Amino acid sequence: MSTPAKTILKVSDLSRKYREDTILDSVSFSLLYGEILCLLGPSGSGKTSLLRLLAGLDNVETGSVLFENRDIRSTPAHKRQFGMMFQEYALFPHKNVEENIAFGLEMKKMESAAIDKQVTKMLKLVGLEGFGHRNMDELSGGERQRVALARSLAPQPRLLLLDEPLGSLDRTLRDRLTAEIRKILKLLGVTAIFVTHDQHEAFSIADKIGVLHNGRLEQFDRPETVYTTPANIEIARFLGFSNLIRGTVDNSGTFFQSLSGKLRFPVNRAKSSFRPETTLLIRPEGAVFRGVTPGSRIDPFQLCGIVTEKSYLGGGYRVTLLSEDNEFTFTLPLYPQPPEPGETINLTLAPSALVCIDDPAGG
Ligand SMILES: Nc1ncnc2c1ncn2[C@@H]1O[C@H](COP(=O)(O)OP(=O)(O)OP(=O)(O)O)[C@@H](O)[C@H]1O
Repeated sequence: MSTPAKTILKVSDLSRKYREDTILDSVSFSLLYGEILCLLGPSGSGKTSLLRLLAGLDNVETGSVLFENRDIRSTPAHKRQFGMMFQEYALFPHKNVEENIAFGLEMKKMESAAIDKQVTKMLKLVGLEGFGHRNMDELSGGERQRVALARSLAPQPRLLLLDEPLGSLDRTLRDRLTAEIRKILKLLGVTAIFVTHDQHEAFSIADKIGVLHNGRLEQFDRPETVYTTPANIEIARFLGFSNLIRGTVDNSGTFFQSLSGKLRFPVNRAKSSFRPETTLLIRPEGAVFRGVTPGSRIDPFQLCGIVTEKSYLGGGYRVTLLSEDNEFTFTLPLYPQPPEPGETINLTLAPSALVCIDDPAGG
C-alpha cells in the first residue's frame, strides 16, 4: 500500500493590503511534497505579491503560512532555504557560468571541492556541460535561463519559487524549456511554485493550478479540472473560452437559452446546483463536422449554423459559426475537409463539451 502524500506547505487566509487596496484576499491552499503549483491569472491579480509573501520578501499581515508544519511568518527570507528564480535576480554579468551557479553554495560556506562537484552536477542536469567557463554575453537567452535554473537549484532548496522565469523568451523556446524544467524538477523531486500569466505554460508544467483574480484564489485544482470545468465565468474567459450562453436548466436536465429559448441541449449538471440559472460553456474542441446538408434536428447534440470565418491554425482550423443569433468558435481538425465561409453546416457536440458554469452572482 502506498503511503499518502504529505503536505509541505499550508497557506491559510492570507491577505495583503497596500493602503486601502486589497491585493490578496483570504488566500488558502496546501501543497504536497514534490508538487509543482502554477499560479495563473491576469496582470495585477496578485501572483507576484503571493510569491513574495511566501519567499519572505514581504511581511504577512493577516493569515498563516506553515512550511513543514512550522510557522515561517517571522523567518527571514535568507533563512527559509527557498530557491528563487525571479527576473529581478538577474545573473551576475561579470561572473562566468560556473561562478554564477556556485554563488549560492559559496554563500552557504560550502567547501570548494563540494562546490565544484555540485556545479558539475548542475551543469549536466540543465544540459550545459562544457559551458562552465563561458561569460553571460556568450550565451543565448535559453542558455541563460538554464544557468538561472541551475543557480537556483544548486543549494538544494526546500521550495523553489519561480516568477515568470521564461517571460523574455519566444514561444518555441518557452515550450521547450517549460518541458525541460518540469522534467528536471520531477527528477530532483523539488516542490515548486511557478508564476505565469501564460495558460499554455501553466497547463504544461503544473500538477496543480491556482487561478488568481482580483487577489482571490478562485480555483485550485488539477490542470485538467481547471480546463474542463472552470469554476466561474471570469476563469472561463481568462482561459480563452468564448462560447458562453446564459440560460436555465429544467428538471429533466435540458438547458434552454435565455430569452429566445432557441438553443437547447441535454446537460449533465452538478447535483448540488439548486438554481436553474446557469451559463453554458461549449468547449471549442468538442465539435465534429457532419456535413453541409442541413437536416432536421433529430440529434439533441446537433448545432446548425452558417460559417462566417475560417482560419488556419497549423494543426487544424478555427471556424466561426453563426447559429440562432449566437456566434460560436470551434477548432476543427484538418480532416475531414472543413467547411467554407458561407456554407450552412451541421456540427455534433460531444456531451462532455457542454459544461454548466454556475455563477453564484448570477453572471
Ligand atoms: N509595493 C506595492 N505598493 C502598492 N501596490 C502594489 C505593490 N506591489 C504590488 N502592488 C499592486 O498589487 C496588485 C497585484 O500586483 P502583482 O504584482 O502581485 O500582480 P501580478 O498578478 O503578479 O501581475 P503581473 O502578471 O503583471 O506581474 C497590483 O494592482 C499592483 O499594482
